[in-house]
Amino acid sequence: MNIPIYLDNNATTPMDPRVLEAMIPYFTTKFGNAASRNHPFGWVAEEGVDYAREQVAKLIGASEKEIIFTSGATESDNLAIKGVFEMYKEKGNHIITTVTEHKAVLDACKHVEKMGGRVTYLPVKEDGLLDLAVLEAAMTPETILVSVMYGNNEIGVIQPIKEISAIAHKYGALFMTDAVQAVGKIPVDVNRDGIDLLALSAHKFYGPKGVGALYVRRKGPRVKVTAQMDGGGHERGMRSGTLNVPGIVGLGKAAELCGLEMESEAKRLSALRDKLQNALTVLEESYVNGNVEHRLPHVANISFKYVEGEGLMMAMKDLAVSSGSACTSASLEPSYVLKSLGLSDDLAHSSIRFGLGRFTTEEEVDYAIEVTKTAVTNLRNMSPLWEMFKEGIDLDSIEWAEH
Ligand SMILES: Cc1ncc(COP(=O)(O)O)c(C=O)c1O
Ligand code: FES
Repeated sequence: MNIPIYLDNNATTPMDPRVLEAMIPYFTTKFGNAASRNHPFGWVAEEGVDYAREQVAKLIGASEKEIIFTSGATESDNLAIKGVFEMYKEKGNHIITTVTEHKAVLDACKHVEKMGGRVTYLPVKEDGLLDLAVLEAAMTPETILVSVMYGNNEIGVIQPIKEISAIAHKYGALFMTDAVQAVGKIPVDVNRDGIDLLALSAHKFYGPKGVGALYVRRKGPRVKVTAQMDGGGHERGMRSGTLNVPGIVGLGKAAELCGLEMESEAKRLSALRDKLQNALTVLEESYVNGNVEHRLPHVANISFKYVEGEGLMMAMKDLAVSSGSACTSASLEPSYVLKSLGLSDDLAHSSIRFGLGRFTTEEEVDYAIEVTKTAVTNLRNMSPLWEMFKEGIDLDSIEWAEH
């Protein structure tokens, strides 16, 4: 089997060799438990963790005391949402989020509902952006938390985080953001953006899998979350469990590298992404999903109308990409994100997410353009719907027979 070209960097990224190099000693010689206070093995591990805490904090403009290490963003999202609900439920029981959030947020919110909370799932506009007036209208005196993602994992749309946090604060609520796809790709600053809690994950920015962090604000206001993992009282009592020292060191190194390289990398990737997008939207009846101005630099999600989804994925086997179709998702549903923008099931099926990354080359992008163009053109040549469309028949007005 040919190894396909990897253009699925929103799902995960390959680890940077420099990150691996930083981690290795913490598996072998520096193997201590960071909580062992009475011998140098523990101190050395703790030093590694402390340094990583600074590196992560620096990337998001936080102080190191505000970083809680976790097993990844799914845990961070759960800790933030359930933890805030439990901590502040005397104050109010209402949480606001959006329909395009990651399942880690949506399902944590469903859990809160089972615990007696009330959650409002706001719609988004056709371009994927949240309407600020709609948010403001949903705020109530009982609202304790607004949770809106920074950049969307499927379409890359960047929400107006500063404006959203200002509205949350105006009504006395905390603001949390799942910034998994944004951190390390675009400048994120918890103070500039008014963020009280933020989830991030190492494997989305060239670090190891299974490690992440939750930023929890300490000043103005001091935010608290109820621990979801009880035990030895690690991480200021908010997340017990022996720290994954090599993973945390890797997370720190990955954060540092992104801080150094993000600006030039964002320019390089957005130029490559635009090249890909421009070449593919030359094809008739192809549409870019989501707002193209407020978008992560490395993502393009494109729908090809009158192309059958399964066929498209089959014909693109040389590219590792994601699609909006049911067969590439664990839930067996077409993308709820694309559907919430108003796309039909059919169009969601024939949508492809291209996610470029640090190791993507121009040659790979050129190849991806060729493969996709050929696949779309060939499938359309075989498609009776395409033929009808070309003959000028209005397909939306046809009433298809039910079987
Ligand atoms: C927006 C978003 N939130 C949360 C997650 C979950 O992160 P993790 O894989 O670290 O649990 C992902 C990754 O799929 C994501 O894209
Ligand atoms: S493309 Fe596989 S279910 Fe639609």
